[in-house]
Amino acid sequence: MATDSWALAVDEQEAAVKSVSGFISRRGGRSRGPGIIKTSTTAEKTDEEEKEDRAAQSLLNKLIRSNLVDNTNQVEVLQRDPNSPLYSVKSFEELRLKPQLLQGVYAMGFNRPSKIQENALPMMLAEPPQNLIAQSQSGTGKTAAFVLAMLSRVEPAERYPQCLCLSPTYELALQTGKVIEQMGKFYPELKLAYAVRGNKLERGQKISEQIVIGTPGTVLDWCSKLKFIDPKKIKVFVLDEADVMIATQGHQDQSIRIQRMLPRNCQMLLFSATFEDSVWKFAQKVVPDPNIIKLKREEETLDTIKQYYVLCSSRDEKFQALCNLYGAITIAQAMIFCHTRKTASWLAAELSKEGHQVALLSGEMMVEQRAAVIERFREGKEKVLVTTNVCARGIDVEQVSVVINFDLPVDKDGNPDNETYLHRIGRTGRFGKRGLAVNMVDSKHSMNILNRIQEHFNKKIERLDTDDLDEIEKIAN
Ligand SMILES: Nc1ncnc2c1ncn2[C@@H]1O[C@H](COP(=O)(O)OP(=O)(O)OP(=O)(O)O)[C@@H](O)[C@H]1O
Repeated sequence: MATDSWALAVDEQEAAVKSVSGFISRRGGRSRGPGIIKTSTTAEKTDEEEKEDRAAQSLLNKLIRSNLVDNTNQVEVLQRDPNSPLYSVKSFEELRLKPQLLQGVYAMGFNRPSKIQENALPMMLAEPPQNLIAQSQSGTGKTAAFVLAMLSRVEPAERYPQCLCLSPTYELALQTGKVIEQMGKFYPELKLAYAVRGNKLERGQKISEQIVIGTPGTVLDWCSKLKFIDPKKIKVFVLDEADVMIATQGHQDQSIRIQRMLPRNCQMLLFSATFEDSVWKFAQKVVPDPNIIKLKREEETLDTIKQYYVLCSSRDEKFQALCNLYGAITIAQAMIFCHTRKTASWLAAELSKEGHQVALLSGEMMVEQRAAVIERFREGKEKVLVTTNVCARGIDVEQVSVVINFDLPVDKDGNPDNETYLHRIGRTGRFGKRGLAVNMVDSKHSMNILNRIQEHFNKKIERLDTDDLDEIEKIAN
């Protein structure tokens, strides 16, 4: 029975969720139970109204990623001292890491440094220590790079905090802590303290852990009010996920106040996945005399994408058109974008009733639930993923070659959101595989949006008749 298959899909999604590690705090969780259950209050929100949660996106990417993001981008290096020769390494041995650390690196399965690591590590490990601001997209190996830097400088025999790392959230701090623990596991005497809310220590205590990782508020308290840490003894200060950091009220000031307490010769390192102006300004405030490494991002283009639109007169007609197309689009993996959570849930349920196995990614799910859904989709367990734009933003699922805009992307004023359109269906040169985009149009208004998108990119979007089987066959090939 159709409803059974939907229920089954729900059960499967829930089971997948349960299998995801449970170490992440549920404090402040946004979930209202299993992923697809919704309440009317939140379901009415448009995706534009959903708060973009950068920290959640970042965590999601970390949870679902098990390897480096393939990257052919150019690295741009700006050296503080242009007279010193550019130095990059192609192997971890060239870095002359301590043997325990090299063991740690190999135990993690790393064979050679990633592109950002090739350039950043020699700078970070140089004597005297140099400051660094580094930007490269998520998944390119930044965390591993600064963890190696901290572990190289720390003196495990000394029992006081020497390296301090700031993360924007509790969950991200835990993730980075895990990497420190894994990479440093051949230093038995090395200990790590988590300066996060809820980790209560007795007043007057001094901590003996050599590395402290935490969120800005708690770290500030530990350094100033509570004096658990002597900031004057810190040798390496890392500010991770600077772009996420500054998106949170208060974090910027707290980070700057912490930085001001550190000694002048403390090595300052800042990492960010993006480099908009605000991040850059912040970076310059907390990292004096920096070396700078940037990864150039490849441009996305619509050149290799076949774009179509389907003319309908209602939501139900759009659904019907989608069903007609279903066989053609599921030759590959497809993502279907809706404007609201409500539409996304409705569509996933309707497709399911038709007997199609689809996954739903919705903003109401907890981060771990979303990670589980994406992972299943990535593994090809579901071929179709229905989602809203906010929810899918920042998630790269490279194998998707069919995108259906069940609703066209618009900004909060109802104008075409060209950037989102490009981001949804565009391809970088690297993934220059052919792709297919189908836009559902159901009113004069949406036709107008489509025309404006067409004009903006100066690329023709062809009409597709979904009642014509020959035409459908054509697009699938
Ligand atoms: N040299 C390497 N060789 C193989 N795998 C690596 C290497 N460096 C990092 N990785 C792995 O690649 C993945 C991404 O690395 P990492 O988390 O350091 O990226 P990141 O740039 O810090 O991402 P984010 O911006 O999300 O924090 C991780 O699973 C990590 O274990």
